[in-house]
Amino acid sequence: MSLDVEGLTVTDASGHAVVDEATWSVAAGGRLGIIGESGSGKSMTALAVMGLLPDGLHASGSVHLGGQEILGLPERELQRIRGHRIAMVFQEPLTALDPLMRVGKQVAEPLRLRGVRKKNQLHTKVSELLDMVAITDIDRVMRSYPWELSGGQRQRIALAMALANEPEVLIADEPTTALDVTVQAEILALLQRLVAQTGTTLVFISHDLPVVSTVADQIVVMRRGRIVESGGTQQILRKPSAPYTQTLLTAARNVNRVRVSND
Ligand SMILES: Nc1ncnc2c1ncn2[C@@H]1O[C@H](COP(=O)(O)OP(=O)(O)OP(=O)(O)O)[C@@H](O)[C@H]1O
Repeated sequence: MSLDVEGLTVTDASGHAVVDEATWSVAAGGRLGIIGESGSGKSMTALAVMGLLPDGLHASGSVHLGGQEILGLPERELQRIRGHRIAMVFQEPLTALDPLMRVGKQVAEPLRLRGVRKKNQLHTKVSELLDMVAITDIDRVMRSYPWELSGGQRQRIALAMALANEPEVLIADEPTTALDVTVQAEILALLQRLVAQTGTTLVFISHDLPVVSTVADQIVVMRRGRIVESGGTQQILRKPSAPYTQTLLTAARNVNRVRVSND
């Protein structure tokens, strides 16, 4: 499913544009990365696309999901679209998980809403989802509360819940930022494998250029609410045109974490 954002502007109560005329497109099955420093408008872009902006912020412009305008749809229709057609995972999975509900029941919830009611069917499907996100001790994890799990396991659970509805588009907002480097690499590899397997369109948000460049085939660079550059990942890594992108790239090269392929 394609996602086309055109002239997306998010204004705060004082009329200041925290996202200013953002335009980008990701084709069905494509992987778009949005990069920029803290406060550049990445999360507000994602929340505007989802119809989940905090109170006091207002979006205008256009967001087409598979050709259908979804910006400004009534909440009831948005609820049907969220989860089913477009899902989101966040930096801190605890925000998406209910602290008082065992993991197995939580992962089952979206399935129940889709009409899977039989207990053994739910159990099988939840086990399959946890297996899909490479949870090994499935029975223990199903019986656990979110706080009993590690950060990496929680992010796997959040991913399983997002994927339970087989969304056509997945928006991942800094999904690995809170994790240590080894776990971060595991979750990134998992995310890449899952979107490749399912053909899900991915929008991946991060302040970390090396991370974005491993996941995305196209990159949008944001600064202070505006897009300063966009294009193919390799093209941007080889020949960044905006001074800001050059700064990001130099910083990443200095810690030797960005590789440009020569093909
Ligand atoms: N609830 C809110 N009400 C008004 N303005 C907000 C609100 N939340 C964020 N903002 C403003 O919107 C701007 C963009 O924030 P946003 O969270 O999109 O940035 P970001 O690029 O995702 O940064 P980070 O990586 O720190 O999350 C910021 O200047 C911020 O002050």
